[in-house]
Amino acid sequence: MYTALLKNPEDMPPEIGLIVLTARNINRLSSLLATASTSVTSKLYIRVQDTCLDTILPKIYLDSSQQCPNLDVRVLLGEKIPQSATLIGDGEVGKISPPEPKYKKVVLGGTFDRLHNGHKVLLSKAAMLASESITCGVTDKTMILKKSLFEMIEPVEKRIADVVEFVEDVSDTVRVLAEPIPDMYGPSTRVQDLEAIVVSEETRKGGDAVNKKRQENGMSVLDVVVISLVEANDEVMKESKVSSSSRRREALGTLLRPPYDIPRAAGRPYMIGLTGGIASGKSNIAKYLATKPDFQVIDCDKLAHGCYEPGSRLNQEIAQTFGEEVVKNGVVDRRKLGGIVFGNKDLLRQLSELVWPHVYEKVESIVASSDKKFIVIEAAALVEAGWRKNLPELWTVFVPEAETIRRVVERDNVSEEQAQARMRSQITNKERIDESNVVFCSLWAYEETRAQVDRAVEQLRKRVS
Ligand SMILES: CC(C)(COP(=O)(O)OP(=O)(O)OC[C@H]1O[C@@H](n2cnc3c(N)ncnc32)[C@H](O)[C@@H]1O)[C@@H](O)C(=O)NCCC(=O)NCCS
Ligand SMILES: Nc1ncnc2c1ncn2[C@@H]1O[C@H](COP(=O)(O)OP(=O)(O)OP(=O)(O)O)[C@@H](O)[C@H]1O
Repeated sequence: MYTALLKNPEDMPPEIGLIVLTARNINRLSSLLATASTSVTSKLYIRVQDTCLDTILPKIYLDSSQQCPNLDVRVLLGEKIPQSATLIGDGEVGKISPPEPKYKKVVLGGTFDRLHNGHKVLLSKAAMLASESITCGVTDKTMILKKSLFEMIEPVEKRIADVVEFVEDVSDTVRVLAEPIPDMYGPSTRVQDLEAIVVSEETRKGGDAVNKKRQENGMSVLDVVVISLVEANDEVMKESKVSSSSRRREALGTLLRPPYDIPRAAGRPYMIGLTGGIASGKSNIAKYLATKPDFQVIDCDKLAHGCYEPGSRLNQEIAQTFGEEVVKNGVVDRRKLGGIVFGNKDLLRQLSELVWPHVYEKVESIVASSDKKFIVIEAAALVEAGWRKNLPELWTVFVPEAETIRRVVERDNVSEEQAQARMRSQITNKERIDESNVVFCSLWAYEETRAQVDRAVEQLRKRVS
């Protein structure tokens, strides 16, 4: 069952906590949540007894966002008591009285990226209203492209699994039928015997649109159940509600996937790749990292220039691959070569394949003589060059495409079309991010970028001995 909160400060803090909320201690909710925030490390269950669950639930999630944002809070909707949870405060486990479900089948939809307390209220409301099942559409494909930091949205399979796991964890009875949706309707306008749709104040119009389409299709009209927004303040993202965009922003500079398992000889520096698309803010971050006493930054684009020395091995290889006419007297005619490879991904790749081994040689000799603990390999085409597989970590900086175009037009004094062409000749932000361990976004003030980098460096120093 559950144990009381340990008092010995030397004991490891428990992962999972349990608060039993009754009419007696409900006025201490905020302080109980604050206690949980510092005494458990991962998850907090809340069991509400002899109080109206339906009314108190949104307040619990709102207070949790303020008092214990570090915890995955879950208000229990059924009799289930979580195993191996540590009791926070006092309270006897007794009977709970969940509201009678009003419907058999309820529908709802969302993107559900990094499940947050607003999502939990919405899903819990649906689960409390349904005696049989909730059908849940989870947005996919073009539905997510307009969202801020959409490149960081987790795969739809993961978001579906999180929705199902949450509902099955808090509810004893309800089945969840979740599926990806390519438009705002999904199963809501396909499944005949649904009875209600749960939406929030901001998606009420979506609920009305579903009903309009159901009527057009000769289907029954759904009851529209509206929940209030769980509020929060994110000044950087200009959000006034708990939101996935804020969660994505908070994830910037943190470890998104574990480091790759690359063997490292004793005493050898720990290598990190730093990459990003054109005008993403890479050099700015590299410059900042170079100010850290335990870091050395190697600018590969600069090293690459050094490989084109007159008469170099690389120049001979270029002549063999792209024709004698691009190399005159041992010197590469960069304009001619640029004219051949620019705008052609295959030829650009061929050129990279010739250049990168030479750069790698230079990098190796710098690394061998470095006395720093961390070496950052800064390169625009790091992923394309296939270097990711040699490095334990890849750090990527990006900005949304519209900002890239704006920056390139302004910085390089080119037309929007030319800026587009330059951007399109590279791989996409999403392709880089999908391989990255840490991601930065330089869309906001410089101090915000530095805060992301500081977060990454602090975590790195802790995980690498
Ligand atoms: C088109 C839809 C599905 C896209 O979802 P969206 O991108 O908004 O998802 P997101 O994950 O951000 O939010 C999911 C749901 O949680 C709600 N929500 C988000 N944040 C909060 C919050 N802080 N507090 C309360 N609710 C919140 C949203 O309003 C939405 O209803 C949605 O917005 C919509 O129109 N819903 C109504 C129609 C519907 O449900 N269609 C699908 C049926 S299968
Ligand atoms: N944090 C930031 N906030 C606002 N603007 C930024 C930020 N970081 C970079 N920029 C702007 O973006 C532009 C590109 O930055 P930077 O030169 O660092 O990018 P880069 O990725 O090294 O570019 P490239 O690979 O094209 O040389 C600069 O003109 C700079 O003004």
